[in-house]
Amino acid sequence: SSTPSSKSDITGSAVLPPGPKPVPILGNILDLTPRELWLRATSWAKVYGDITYLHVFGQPLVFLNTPRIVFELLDRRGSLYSDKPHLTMVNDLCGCNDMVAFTGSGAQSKRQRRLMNMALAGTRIPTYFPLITRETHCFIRRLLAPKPPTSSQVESQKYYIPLLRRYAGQLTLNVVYGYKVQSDDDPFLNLAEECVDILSNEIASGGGIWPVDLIPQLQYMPEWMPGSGFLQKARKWKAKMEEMVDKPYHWVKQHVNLNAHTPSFCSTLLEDSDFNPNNTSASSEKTFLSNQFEHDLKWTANSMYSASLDTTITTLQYFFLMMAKYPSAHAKARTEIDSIIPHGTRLPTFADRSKLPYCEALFSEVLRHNAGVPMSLPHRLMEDDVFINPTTGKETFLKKGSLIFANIYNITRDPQLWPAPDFMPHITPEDFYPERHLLTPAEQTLLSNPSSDPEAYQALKVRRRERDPRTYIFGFGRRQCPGQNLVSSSAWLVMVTLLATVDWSFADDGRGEAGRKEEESKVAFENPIFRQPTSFRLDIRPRSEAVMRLIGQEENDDQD
Ligand code: HEM
Repeated sequence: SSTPSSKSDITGSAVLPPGPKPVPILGNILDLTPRELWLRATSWAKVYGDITYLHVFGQPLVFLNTPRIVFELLDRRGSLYSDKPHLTMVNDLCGCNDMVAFTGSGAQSKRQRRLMNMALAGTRIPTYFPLITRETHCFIRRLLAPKPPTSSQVESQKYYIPLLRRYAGQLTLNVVYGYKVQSDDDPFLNLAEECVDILSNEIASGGGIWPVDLIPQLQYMPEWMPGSGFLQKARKWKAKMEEMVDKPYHWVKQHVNLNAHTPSFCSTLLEDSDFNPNNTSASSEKTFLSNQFEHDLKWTANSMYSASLDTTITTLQYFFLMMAKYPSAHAKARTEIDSIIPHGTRLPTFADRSKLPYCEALFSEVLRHNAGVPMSLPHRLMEDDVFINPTTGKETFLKKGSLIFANIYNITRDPQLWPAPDFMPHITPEDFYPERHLLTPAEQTLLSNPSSDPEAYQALKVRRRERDPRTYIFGFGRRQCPGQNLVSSSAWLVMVTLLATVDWSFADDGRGEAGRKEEESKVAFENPIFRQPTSFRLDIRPRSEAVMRLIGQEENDDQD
């Protein structure tokens, strides 16, 4: 039910954006859901347009639904819209205040972003190509290896999920700490899994707002009082978070001190006197004092590690899902790869990338169809703001302290951004259709010869950027995802190598198509933050003996 902004909402002539009708005191609490909130937010977008307004106990929640409004507010007005909410439960009681995604706007956030840029800027990524390549091959070798004899049929059909977890964790543990994972049961991997699970399934369950966030005095209630269970939980979770921050960091520090380290984000910064004020080239022994630098470094390292896990896993798991659903897209991509790399001769490399346009389109479609963090992460508005709502044309007011969600999911389903091609008018943004990202022959000609029509060339460049899902799925403004360059390379290589070497389909329990359809129908999205499919069973097979030989050739890289 649409409510035009009421009189009491009006500040000067500016009105609050429209949104579903709240009830007294509670506000819109009954409109929210921890499950696939993005679907509900997208149905609101259809009614209210560019921007939707709700409140819960007076806390304003704002959903930005279209590119024009996210760019206007989160990008152009980034100085106002880059803060993070300070929530008593997650920031204070659970000790996550210094995790990058929870750090308020200001000096600390700037220092952290500068450090992350050292490791993750686009220009750094090619230095990781050998590591990414090795990890990709290790992942596929494990995927095709006989499953542990103790595992049941069901477990072994879901075994690719712990392997994906291991791949994603191992890659960033290496980049960030120079740490090599030793087994699926690695202590640092397990710790991260536990913490990410606590963050997304426990702390963020129910939308991430706890009663203590609304009434901070509750944190001082005695622990014998009924209703104080959250305090014990928070204490336990905080201890786990600190363990995850400290343990890998101490490990790398110890190895740097012994000069027994592999170069990594942490070791580079510990050794770099421009960054580490405690490290002078004159000192023979490296001593690292506990100070702001060290504090920033260990929390930033941890933030990169923890933020990379479920995002990467979600993306790759979705890729497995889509290829099981659309085997013809898999076949098409494979034909393209085979035309560049004759089957059985070698594995794909980054040097092949520009010659594989269909694979690139397929990758883009996986990212568009499943923006892994579909409501992005909330920003907090730092001052009252007034702007014109593009839908209503009215001067619109947002109050300082509002929580701002970019509705990425709605953007990825926008028919104007991703229209049906002329020759396939029935295609909608809901369809998984990689071809939508391919250039037409005329566009290809223009791109290879810009001077033939400079104006049209500029327009094409703008259109390509507008229709590139990477423009949206990594968030906006000053808090945009710092890991996007890494994952845009690492996930691409995993996908093309899988396409070239592995066959998979939904497990059919010997029942053929009916069994596969049943397995597919069980897939759901339950995580409140990531659009991560629930685990589904796959039958996974190597493409050929030749593939096994190629994958096996690098056995020495894997020190299991
Ligand atoms: C496909 C994979 C990924 C997706 C879809 C994704 C998406 C996002 C999104 C939507 C945000 C919120 C941005 C905002 O607040 O506007 C974010 C933040 C962040 N991401 Fe990613 N991400 C991915 C992979 C990674 C990786 C691999 C890393 C690290 C290596 C990483 C590190 C971070 C960090 C540290 C933040 C917090 C930034 C801040 O608040 O300043 N992400 N990501």
